[in-house]
Amino acid sequence: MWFDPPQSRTGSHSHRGGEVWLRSCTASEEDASAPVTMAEFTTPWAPTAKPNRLPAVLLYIEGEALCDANAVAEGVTKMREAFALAWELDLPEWPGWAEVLYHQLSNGLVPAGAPPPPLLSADTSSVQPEVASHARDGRAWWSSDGALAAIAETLRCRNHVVVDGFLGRAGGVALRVALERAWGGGVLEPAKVALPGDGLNGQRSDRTRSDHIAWIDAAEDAARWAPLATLVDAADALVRALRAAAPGLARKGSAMSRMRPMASRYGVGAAFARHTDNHCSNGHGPHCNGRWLTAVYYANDSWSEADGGCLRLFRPQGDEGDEDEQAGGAAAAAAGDALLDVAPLGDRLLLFFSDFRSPHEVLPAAKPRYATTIWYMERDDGDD
Ligand SMILES: O=C(O)CCC(=O)C(=O)O
Ligand SMILES: [Fe+2]
Repeated sequence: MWFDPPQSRTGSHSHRGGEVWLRSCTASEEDASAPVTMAEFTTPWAPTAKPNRLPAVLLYIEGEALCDANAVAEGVTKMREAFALAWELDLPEWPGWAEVLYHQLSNGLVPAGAPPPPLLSADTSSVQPEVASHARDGRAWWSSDGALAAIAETLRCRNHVVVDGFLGRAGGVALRVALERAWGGGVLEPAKVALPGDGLNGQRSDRTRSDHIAWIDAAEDAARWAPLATLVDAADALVRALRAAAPGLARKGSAMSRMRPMASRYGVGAAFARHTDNHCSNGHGPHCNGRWLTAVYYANDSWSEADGGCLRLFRPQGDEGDEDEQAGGAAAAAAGDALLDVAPLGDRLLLFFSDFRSPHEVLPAAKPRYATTIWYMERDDGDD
């Protein structure tokens, strides 16, 4: 064996899923905008993202085997590639994840497929107990001070939060009817995929997304879109109240605006591959599109697990890792990077940060799935 045997590399590190970043929830408000880091490394580099770990250790083992077979130059090249993917492999002390993977892979064991993430269905009490304790049937339950504080804190800690019973059942049903009519009237068109930095322009790519959408100006047909106007007003009110209750959620001094709402329909089998809504780090980067918060409202009655179409949230990815993020989706999913499956339940509003903190995908729908998405933007100058 060309390198030190791994038994000398047993470290005290423990990377166990989300524990590390969730622990940052106890951090003070000032830390809220800091990039997510795993504190056990005291190096200038962020720990290797999960999607890169398995390929890195595989390359390392390949390199080792080549060196053992006297193809040293080739072996060293492989190992360098491995170090480039996971810098920690170049240390005398490997982190725990490398140790485990090394043993599994060198014994011919491929790590088992990751178990599915928890499913957030109607009962949200185990996933977001603070918010669940405020949820009531009733008008705008989310606007009380206590509820706003819980929603803001959950968003800050987890990068996403679910607000069930957002409009009330009647509001959800009315929007569903309007969306179905729009679909029947041919208003929704196949969605296009925009390249980072290319705004709303783009090309159709079924491999990436196969939903139908329309950007709606509710004022253009006020009678038809009254339920949508109700949703937008309520979402604006919630977002404004959250910013007032927890200014640290947004960049200091930034102003808020929003895009026209986007109505969407996922037909049977339609999906949207893993992506982030803004390729951006803390408001910076060549591909920033200004999106700060994504608000998705679901208008689906009688959803059951067999209906599919969950929105799968993944753990935060390295900032400006957009290219990796696009390419690494499948590997990341296989590496157990998924955090939560949010069922697209009727009258549910899901909020998440639009940038690298919330990679997500829409799993294939088994029956038509309707939603409306509103993006809130932040910019550093101007007024609300
Ligand atoms: O409909 C959803 O659940 C989310 C859709 C989405 O990710 C998007 O349109 O960017
Ligand atoms: Fe998205």
